Amino acid sequence: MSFRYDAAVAARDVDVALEIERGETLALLGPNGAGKSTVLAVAAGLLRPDSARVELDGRPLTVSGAGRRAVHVPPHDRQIALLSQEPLLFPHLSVLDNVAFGPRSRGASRAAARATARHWLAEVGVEELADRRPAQVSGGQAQRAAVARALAADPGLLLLDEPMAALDVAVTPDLRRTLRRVLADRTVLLVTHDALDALVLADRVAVLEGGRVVDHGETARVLSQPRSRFTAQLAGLNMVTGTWQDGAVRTASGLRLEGMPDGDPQPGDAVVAVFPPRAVSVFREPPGGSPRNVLRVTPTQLEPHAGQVRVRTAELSADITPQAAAELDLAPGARVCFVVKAAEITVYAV
Ligand SMILES: Nc1ncnc2c1ncn2[C@@H]1O[C@H](COP(=O)(O)OP(=O)(O)OP(=O)(O)O)[C@@H](O)[C@H]1O
Repeated sequence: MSFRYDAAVAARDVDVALEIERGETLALLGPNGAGKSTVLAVAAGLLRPDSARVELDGRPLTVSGAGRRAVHVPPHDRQIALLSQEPLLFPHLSVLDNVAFGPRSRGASRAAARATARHWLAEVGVEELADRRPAQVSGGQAQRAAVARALAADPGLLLLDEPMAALDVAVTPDLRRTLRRVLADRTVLLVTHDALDALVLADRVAVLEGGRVVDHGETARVLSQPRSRFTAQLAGLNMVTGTWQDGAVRTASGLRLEGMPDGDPQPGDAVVAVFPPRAVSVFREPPGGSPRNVLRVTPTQLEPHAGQVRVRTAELSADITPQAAAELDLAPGARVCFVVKAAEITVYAV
């Protein structure tokens, strides 16, 4: 379903308009206090804004403000599911019955609700835990069960509030991949601090600062050419798109980049190689020795960045020390080599 959101909460100085098309994932990025949770709370029907028009597939969910006939659909009747940082499973129910709870409360028979629950537990890879209590599973498994519970409710819009934030970093890549698969054709609003979540999961990104949208657009553009200070700090990531061939990323211009795949890309898959500017070394000539990823580039701009010099080309950035910049006698327009170790490059399917 498509989602239209335009709401102001005066007491919090949050005034945001967003649109999410059917089947699209929008990531909402922003620093602490930017207003992300406020947007989620209004969307979920947990907070009443002063002035608003919020619609799911044309159905008004929240309408308020001068001259408007007020509408407030209660949270359980919005066709919206919210997945929080914590799984929030009912401790006294089995994992299966936690997931069956949504369909059951919408009138499904016990058998039908359990069948739906089994389906979604299998989809997120924890069907064997169906009979356990939440206290008997790990944090990552409980969060998978919470994803299954959200999907079993068949929501028209799924709200994800930092779904990986409370988990051990060791389990996040796996859950991120699962989310990527199960969210593919859904309408999703994802709140995250993590540029990789946005990169892997979102079609578009909106950046909030001080309660306002300060940047929005396609994920790759917002993350690679950030227009807000927050995204520049958070992201500014280098991203090189291509296809996966012979264990490396092959770009349209014929470049070959070796990196560490996140997941199991197949030959011919569209992929993106991601690496931070600090992982790039800059040379005048290609260095000899061990085979490394060498990109011949022409810097367009040199600028101070967090005590380093950020060397920008049209598409890529490198952070080097001021001494290195001086020794290389770098100047915009002079060709140089960007060199990146394979271990510093992560390759994602896109
Ligand atoms: N319950 C509340 N009552 C009053 N003001 C609040 C409340 N919760 C948040 N605020 C204020 O509203 C503004 C937006 O906060 P919000 O929690 O939506 O930001 P956020 O982007 O979700 O931050 P975080 O990343 O820290 O969760 C902030 O100025 C905050 O201080």
